[in-house]
Amino acid sequence: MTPAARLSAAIEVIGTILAERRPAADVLKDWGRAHRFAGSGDRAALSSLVYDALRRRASAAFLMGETLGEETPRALILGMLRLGRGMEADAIAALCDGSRFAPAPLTEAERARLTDATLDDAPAHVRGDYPEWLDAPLEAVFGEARDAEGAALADRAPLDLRVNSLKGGIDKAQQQLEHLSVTPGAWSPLTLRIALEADGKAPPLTVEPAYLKGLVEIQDEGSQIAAILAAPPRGGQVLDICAGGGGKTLELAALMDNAGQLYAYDDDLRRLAPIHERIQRAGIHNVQVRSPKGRGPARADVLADLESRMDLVLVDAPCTGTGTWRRNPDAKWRMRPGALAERVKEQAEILDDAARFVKPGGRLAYVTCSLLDEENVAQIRAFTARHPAFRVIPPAETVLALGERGLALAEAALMRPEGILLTPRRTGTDGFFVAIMVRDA
Ligand SMILES: C[S@@+](CC[C@H](N)C(=O)[O-])C[C@H]1O[C@@H](n2cnc3c(N)ncnc32)[C@H](O)[C@@H]1O
Repeated sequence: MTPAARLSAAIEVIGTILAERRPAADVLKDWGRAHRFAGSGDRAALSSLVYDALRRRASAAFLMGETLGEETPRALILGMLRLGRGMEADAIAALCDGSRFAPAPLTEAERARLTDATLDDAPAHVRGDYPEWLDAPLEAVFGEARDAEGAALADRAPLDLRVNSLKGGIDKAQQQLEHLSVTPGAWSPLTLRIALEADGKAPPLTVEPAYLKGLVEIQDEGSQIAAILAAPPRGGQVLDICAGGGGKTLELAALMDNAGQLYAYDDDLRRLAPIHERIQRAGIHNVQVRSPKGRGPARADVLADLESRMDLVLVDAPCTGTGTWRRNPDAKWRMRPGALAERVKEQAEILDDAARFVKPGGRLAYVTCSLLDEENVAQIRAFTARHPAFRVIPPAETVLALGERGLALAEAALMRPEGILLTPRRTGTDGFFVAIMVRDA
């Protein structure tokens, strides 16, 4: 496919996403099935055009003089080429020349917008490329900086790896992955970062020997920091109660040096499923997976024997995922206020349940990949009000789990009395909130 034909395909795919309100990944998959002649380079270029346009949906529509919600897919692509890829009007016109498979030539109005329009007078939610209804919640967290925080969330995310210290050190991993131009992370001593290729594609890491042998795992540096700040004690008893596919479980196990006992639970058996294979690959021996049994009120309490016994309980809570918009650019436009209210309710219930496992003097770590106060600081305030035996460990102390780098992290992150907020703009990571509480003895 020519670059111009890829643009036409991207306009078609975005049209379907907007008209049918379907996830971008599904529509791209359907397009691939219907266009078997397209090679892997075409598919990668197409998906990066589509995702880049969705990242900048509000600003691209504004630049082209259209209203969000009624915008055309063509405007999103043209606006994105200007704003996201820095292309001048002439270069865009050269692609849109009306020839076979190419988009129609630019109208005079389009050319004028691409040449003269700016975002200077745009409202914050347009400059920050997020849904208008989230303007007030984001203002409550970031104030005047909410547009800049939003803009950083509209960028592409790098691919971060965590070196599994049970299999080797960062030097060994860096050596084995030298051909991928890996660089050390800024905060975690075990992060390696891979910059994306120009088309936004990440190299196929899962075929690398270092990955297959469990020396590295894919995990955003923000997520890695969260587990480090939770500081699982070596030889201790730890419960990871929202373990999902085990991203943080594997890290906690390595931080515990394969000693003590780590219990991994998730109430969704399907999400938990990959954990078994990942534990094997990582060479971990101190994890006991507790799978849920039964449904609804008949569900067995498979964690009952752990009550009041844990040195640390990690609640990596289900959340709106607003901190991961770089990786899920279409999810941000599909998010609805009802979903926020639902997550807040779930989080409170999980925290209340998690509290019973913490032993006197033990700690409760609460983590979300959300930026919103409702899910973060407000959740912690409400929890400590309901459970006076728990108090927050000051975040300035929590960061010391990272040693000297923790002091720099405290400068970069948004420090609130209840916890620490990492964001792409501040820490170059996905957005993560981490609060650590201790149960009075
Ligand atoms: C943010 S994800 C966990 C990600 C995982 N810890 C990781 O690092 O890869 C949140 C998880 O909470 C689980 N969850 C939701 N409600 C739960 C509950 N009441 N008890 C336990 N897990 C729950 C979800 O199934 C989901 O896997």
